[in-house]
Order: sequence, then C-alpha cells, then structure tokens
Amino acid sequence: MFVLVNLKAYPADPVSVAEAAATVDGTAGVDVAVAPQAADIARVAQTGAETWAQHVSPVSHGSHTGSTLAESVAANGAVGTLINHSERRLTLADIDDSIAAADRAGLETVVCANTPEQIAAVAALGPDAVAVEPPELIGTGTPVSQADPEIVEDAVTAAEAVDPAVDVYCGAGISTGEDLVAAEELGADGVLLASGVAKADDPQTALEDLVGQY
Ligand SMILES: O=C(CO)COP(=O)(O)O
Repeated sequence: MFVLVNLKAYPADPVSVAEAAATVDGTAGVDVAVAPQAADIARVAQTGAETWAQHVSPVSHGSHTGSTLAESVAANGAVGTLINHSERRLTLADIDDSIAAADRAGLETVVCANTPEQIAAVAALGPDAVAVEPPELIGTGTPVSQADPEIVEDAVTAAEAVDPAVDVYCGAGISTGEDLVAAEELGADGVLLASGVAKADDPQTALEDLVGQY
C-alpha cells in the first residue's frame, strides 16, 4: 500500500515530517512518501524520505518564469509528482504535457481527478497512477472510503477499463490505518492524505499510528 503525504502549503515542518515518514516507511508493507512545497524538495530528499513534487509545469527548459520544472524537481531529489491536484487543476492538454515533462525527467506520475469519468480521461494519458479525490471531502476528516465508497470502486473500474497497468489511489479525509484497510478493500493501491498528518499536533505519532493500525 502506497501512502503519499501531501504537505500542501501547511505550516508543518517538512523536514520533521519527512524524517518521520522515513522512519515508518516499509513498516507493515506500507510505502510512505512526502510531497512538500517545491522549494523544500531538496532538504526533504536529504532526509532519505521518498520525495514527490506537488505539481510540475507542462513545459521544458525555456522562457517560463514561475514554472516548476520537472527536470529541476528531479535534480533536487524528487522521484515522482502529483499532477492536476484538485487545488492545482490543469486543462487536459496541460495534464498531458505535464505527464510528458515528468516522463522526460524520469519522475513517476500520479494524476488526480474529481470523478470516475475524469479518472477514465486522465488514465488514457498514460500516467503511472491516478487518484480520485472528491473535493467536498478534502480536509474534512471524513474519509472518502466511508462517505463515498462507490466513487473509489467506480474509479478503480474506470481506470481498469482504460488501462489495467495504471494504479488507482484515493484521497480525502484519510487519516487512520482503518481508512487504509478500507481503501484497499475498495480496490485502491494507495492513498493520498494531507491534514491528518500535516495538521496533527504530532505528525510523527500520526504516521506511526497510521502504519501501526494497518
Ligand atoms: O488533498 C488531499 C491529498 O492530496 C487530501 O487532503 P486531506 O487528507 O486533508 O483530506
């Protein structure tokens, strides 16, 4: 089971969360990775934690001020990137170009989508994985696996119909080991989570509990 901790723009210390993630990584068959702000990628990667970008721009080297270059995040230690997170949405054409940019840089790709229909569309673009996250549940603490289990099952079916090689993750409100088990039972290969760790009083304990209860 893959767990990607998306730190968004929360004030949690990215290095301490990464150190905690590196400590629990691999426990009970759970692989834990951290997606910090782009500016924090190098120091997060230096902890030894598996490090991801939250976004890469649909561009390559050139005149693109303010972009997040896939080659740059890879050179600083990221091994993968989210694309089209609900809080960083792109057009379909830009999703395609961001996947191409990530592929050129050797980054793994997880493309997010809000619905099973969008999951089918983005699975057709050849990412390594897709992730369904209903926006109305993000940050609520109510796990998608409980509030809307059908959306996870339907996303798994939709991705499978387009490309069985694409892994399917889910996210929104996931914070416990029980949520991980529920996501897996719905057919997900992993989860994305944020506030359950980044906003916890003690992110290390939150991660230890998550993996320990799985
Ligand atoms: O957006 C998310 C992960 O990418 C989910 O956020 P929460 O875990 O805070 O609901």
